[in-house]
Amino acid sequence: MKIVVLGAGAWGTALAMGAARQPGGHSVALWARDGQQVADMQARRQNARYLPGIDFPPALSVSGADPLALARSADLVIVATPMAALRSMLLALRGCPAPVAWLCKGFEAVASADSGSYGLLAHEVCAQVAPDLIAGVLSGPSFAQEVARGQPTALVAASRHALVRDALVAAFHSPSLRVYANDDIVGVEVGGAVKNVLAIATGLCDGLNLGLNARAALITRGLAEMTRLGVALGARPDTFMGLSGMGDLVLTATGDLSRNRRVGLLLAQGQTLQQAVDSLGHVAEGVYCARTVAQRAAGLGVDMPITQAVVALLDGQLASADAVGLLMGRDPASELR
Ligand SMILES: NC(=O)c1ccc[n+]([C@@H]2O[C@H](COP(=O)([O-])OP(=O)(O)OC[C@H]3O[C@@H](n4cnc5c(N)ncnc54)[C@H](O)[C@@H]3O)[C@@H](O)[C@H]2O)c1
Ligand SMILES: O=P(O)(O)OC[C@H](O)CO
Repeated sequence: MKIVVLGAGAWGTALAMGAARQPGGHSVALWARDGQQVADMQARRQNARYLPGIDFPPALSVSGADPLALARSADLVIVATPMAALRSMLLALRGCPAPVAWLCKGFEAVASADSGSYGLLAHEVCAQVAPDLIAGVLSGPSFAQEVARGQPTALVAASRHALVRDALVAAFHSPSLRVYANDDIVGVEVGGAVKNVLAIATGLCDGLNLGLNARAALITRGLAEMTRLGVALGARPDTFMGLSGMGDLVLTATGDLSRNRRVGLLLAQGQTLQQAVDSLGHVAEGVYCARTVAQRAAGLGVDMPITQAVVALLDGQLASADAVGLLMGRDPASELR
């Protein structure tokens, strides 16, 4: 297969390397918008900024050419930018005949004056700006560094189109990377977005040394609120028991490689949000989508107390030390509702 990966951050680069190592012999073009980064990656055969020390396989080429021109000759196009750049990337890909899949996990962060809507999931953005694309998402519990090193990982390819699911499996399924298929794109995207917000909460919890009981409670009740939102948006409940729901929540909420979890840990140390974000050097999607998760939930009448506490914390309306009191002080409730 000819695979084009648009975006050379940590995750796009790791997946491009994984596909280029396939014994079947895919040819993979990794695109970056920054000409200097393109030249650097071509010279070093590494992505020194995002995955230093890991060599590119021979079947991986680096390009700064026009994305649509690259995409037109591909069998599969991967959009590997953060959520904030998805809309512009999909606009640029209008008319692309190949299957397209994005990797970003979030809701759009801001009101979009030209679209008249806000807080969209990725497939909703696609329906708005490029409805003719045959598209889907690749998600699941996966730290880029581990995939780049070929460590065992399982992902989920979600789309309403079998063509997209099949292309993602053919491109990435390998002895070190299992790719499962799911047609519930709403559920897969909600899981990938909300787990980032919940990982900020568990990072905060661990940074404040609240204990393992507290962390288990946050993860479990977080899964409940993620599921409530997903079901209200049309997802299947079972999807939240899978890789993109519980799987990614457990990984991100407990793994110190997570940027979102690290934001919570840094806030617990007394850093400001800006200091925490600046020190990462990578995108932490939960910071940008927490408010929109809360807005969409409120619009649907879905109760998401952990998300609301994270929003209050990020907005500076709640001190780290007071967040636990807010959550523990709520009225008794039934576990299943
Ligand atoms: N890193 C991971 O382990 C991982 C795993 C699964 C999913 N994801 C998701 O994948 C997405 C990308 O994450 P990442 O880790 O690669 O981010 P990153 O911070 O490592 O890199 C982001 C990349 O996107 C590029 N970019 C930003 N805006 C752009 C634009 N307008 N046009 C083109 N390129 C642009 C940046 O230059 C950078 O190369 C996020 O939504 C993240 O949640 C990341
Ligand atoms: O580093 P994070 O918090 O963006 O998480 C990375 C991946 O989404 C984990 O699956």
